[in-house]
Amino acid sequence: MPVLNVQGLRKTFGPVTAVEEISFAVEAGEVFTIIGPNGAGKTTTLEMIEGLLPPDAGTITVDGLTWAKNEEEIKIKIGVQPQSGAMFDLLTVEENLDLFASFYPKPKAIAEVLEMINLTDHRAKHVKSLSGGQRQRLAIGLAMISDPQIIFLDEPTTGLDPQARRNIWDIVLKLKALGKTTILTTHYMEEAEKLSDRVCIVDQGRIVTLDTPAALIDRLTKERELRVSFLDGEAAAIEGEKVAAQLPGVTKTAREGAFLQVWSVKPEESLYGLFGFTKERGFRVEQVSIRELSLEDVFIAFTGKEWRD
Ligand SMILES: Nc1ncnc2c1ncn2[C@@H]1O[C@H](COP(=O)(O)OP(=O)(O)OP(=O)(O)O)[C@@H](O)[C@H]1O
Repeated sequence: MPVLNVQGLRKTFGPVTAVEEISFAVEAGEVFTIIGPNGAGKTTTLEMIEGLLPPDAGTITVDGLTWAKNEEEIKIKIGVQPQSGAMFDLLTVEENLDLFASFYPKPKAIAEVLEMINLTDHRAKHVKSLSGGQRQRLAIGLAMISDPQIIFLDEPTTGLDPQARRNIWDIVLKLKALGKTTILTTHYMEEAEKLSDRVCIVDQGRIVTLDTPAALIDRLTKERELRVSFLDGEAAAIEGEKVAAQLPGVTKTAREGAFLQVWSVKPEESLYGLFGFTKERGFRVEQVSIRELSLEDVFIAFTGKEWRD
């Protein structure tokens, strides 16, 4: 049985349809990520699942329970990262955790949470003096204080520098190692790709696609882009382009100076063909790479929109 089952969710605000039709099921232990452009309906979806916003239509079950019948039980099973404003700035990290722990019958040990979020050394610091990344880690700590089965993280890394983002990724991976289920939204493709078991792309209140990151990338196309730069300059690249265009599997070529791009559905074979040519002609190659598709390419293909952070 899925730990979270969402079927036919819909929510309108006056004339605005924030969520048109959203259905998915999440298995225990998964990191499930919702990505989509601004206004796609991600936060509205999460808020309905978290019991903060009543849906206009659709059903939500958490471990088989519903908000209508089992509100108190669901509240123990889920952990929601509080908005920054919900933390007490004048209390220390530890005092905030203590306070939130007092709301639950069987909270997790504070020392354990501090270790998980890597704030043991900062436990006595006031929240107002924490860095952005430390605040976000505390917010995740507050979400896990009830030792919930499912943790909701709505854009936990937005606005953080790359190192601070990686620190948050470490926490998500630790939660996964503990068997917890994480529902994540993010604006960063790299993050979705690294952390998620499955990703759903939401646009205009609907799921446009849902699968593992690898399957999404694979489903999109088998074509890969080869990049070759020639040490012998433009003349070598011009010849290289002519040869590449005739190779089996090659669908397109482009060249700028000594830099050649070749798109191929048989990338390895095309590369051997190109190396055969450079060897025969005695041309030296400066750099060769095969560009893998990223989730960003998938996003653009499915939504027709450019990705922006
Ligand atoms: N309380 C509200 N009243 C009116 N409109 C709302 C309300 N909440 C959300 N909306 C609208 O619903 C749509 C979906 O918003 P939502 O916040 O769910 O999107 P999102 O995918 O989370 O976007 P972002 O990435 O910008 O956070 C938007 O058009 C938004 O303006």
